[in-house]
Amino acid sequence: MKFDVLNPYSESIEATFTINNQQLVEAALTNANRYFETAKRGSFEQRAQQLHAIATAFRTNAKLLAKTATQNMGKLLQESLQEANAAANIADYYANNGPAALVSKDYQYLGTKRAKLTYEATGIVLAIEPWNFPYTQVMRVFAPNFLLGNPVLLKHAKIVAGCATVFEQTVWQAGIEHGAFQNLFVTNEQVADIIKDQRVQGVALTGSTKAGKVVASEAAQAITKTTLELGGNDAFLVLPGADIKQAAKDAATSRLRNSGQVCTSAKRMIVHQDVADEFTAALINEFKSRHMGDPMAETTTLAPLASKSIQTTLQKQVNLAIQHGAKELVHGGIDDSKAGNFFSPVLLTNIDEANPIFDEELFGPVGQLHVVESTDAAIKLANRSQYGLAGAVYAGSIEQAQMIAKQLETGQVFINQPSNGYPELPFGGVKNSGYGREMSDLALYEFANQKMIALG
Ligand SMILES: NC(=O)c1ccc[n+]([C@@H]2O[C@H](COP(=O)([O-])OP(=O)(O)OC[C@H]3O[C@@H](n4cnc5c(N)ncnc54)[C@H](O)[C@@H]3O)[C@@H](O)[C@H]2O)c1
Ligand SMILES: O=CCCC(=O)O
Repeated sequence: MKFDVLNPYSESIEATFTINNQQLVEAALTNANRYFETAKRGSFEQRAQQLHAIATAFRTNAKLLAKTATQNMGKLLQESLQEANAAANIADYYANNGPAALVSKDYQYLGTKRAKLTYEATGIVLAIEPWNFPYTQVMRVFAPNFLLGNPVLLKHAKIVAGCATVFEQTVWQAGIEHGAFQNLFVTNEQVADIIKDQRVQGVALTGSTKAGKVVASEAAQAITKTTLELGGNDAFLVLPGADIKQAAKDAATSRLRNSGQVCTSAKRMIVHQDVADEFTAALINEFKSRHMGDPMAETTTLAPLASKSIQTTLQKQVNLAIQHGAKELVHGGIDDSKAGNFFSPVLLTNIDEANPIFDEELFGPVGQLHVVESTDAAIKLANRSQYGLAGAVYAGSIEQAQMIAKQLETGQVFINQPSNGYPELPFGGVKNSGYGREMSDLALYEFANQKMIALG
């Protein structure tokens, strides 16, 4: 079975790929398991050196990686280049910090007896990844698991099949045993069979809540651990005392980067009435200032969406919101006279709880603006969501912002700055945004065997 990758700007076929047959899938599982057995005799320090080599290979191949991402899913070339380098930084972070985080811990029992807790590999980890950050999403799972000794099999989104191939080539180019990382082009049914295989001991999924529910229940049948990094409807709170111009600039950057296709972007701007006029005017200006065009060109500031179906779904959501009383502060959407999956920014307001899109994730350059009469109302509205991924609080004092951050039902809060992923910081959510943590030391423990050895 073959499938095409379409260029979101030119709409032409970029490349054609073939779904792997069962023999290839079995060969990949066998290779990965062989790597798992040999890695048990290796050390974290040796693999840290290999991770540095992987980081170097990503920097060397940055232009190829970037071009492929832009051709596959449409993001601006400069964003693609940043992402290739960010993937290298994640590999370096685990090379530099992983071995210390995996040092065994001492315990005492029965008074004077000693025991220790060691961190060991558990087996193959299947990474099921989305198209929006085709390299960093994969590296977030691969780097900590590689350090631990867990082989990783990648099942990427079809849209970015080219990126999956270049990622694999780049890892292998660094001289890494092929069993440590292999890309598979497989259907959802094949994924279900892979999850059943007892050699697979972990499944890390980043994607929609819908996919998370299916994959987590498949993994539950095999008693296989999962981490789920799912959707978000992040709130961006703006309160009196904050730098309002900066807040508006950051809100727009957060909402529109990667053409709005970011799980943790500021999707709901919740603004105190005392600063609403100033914030709204500045935000409208920001939304109107983006320039759509060829994502390869330096002058373009808003790229096409990754696929036709994402574009159509988003327009349907905007139309539905308007039918149910939402008002457009910035009018945009699909321009049928233009080729490519373009969608000009839309800023919506007057969205009440009865509106069907009130708590839907809008995965594209569409913002929601809510004006509230108090800080408590802002917190309450922020928490009225099925999601709990990240959020931002802009306030006059750090103490006030921290008090608000403590009350937000999310896995991450950023104070006076837009949300972002950093290798050093834990990344993940609560509620329907999933569970488990990527990045930081925490990612190292997700699929580790935390083995207790009683020394007597
Ligand atoms: N929390 C995070 O870290 C994070 C990061 C990026 C994207 N996301 C979320 O991802 C979504 C957008 O990405 P998407 O459209 O690619 O999501 P998606 O759920 O459609 O697909 C994600 C991945 O899961 C696979 N998949 C989907 N259903 C599956 C099934 N039944 N069995 C096996 N595999 C399956 C897809 O092929 C793809 O590889 C948004 O909701 C976004 O918020 C979350
Ligand atoms: O889409 C999710 C990833 C966001 C990020 O890496 O900043």
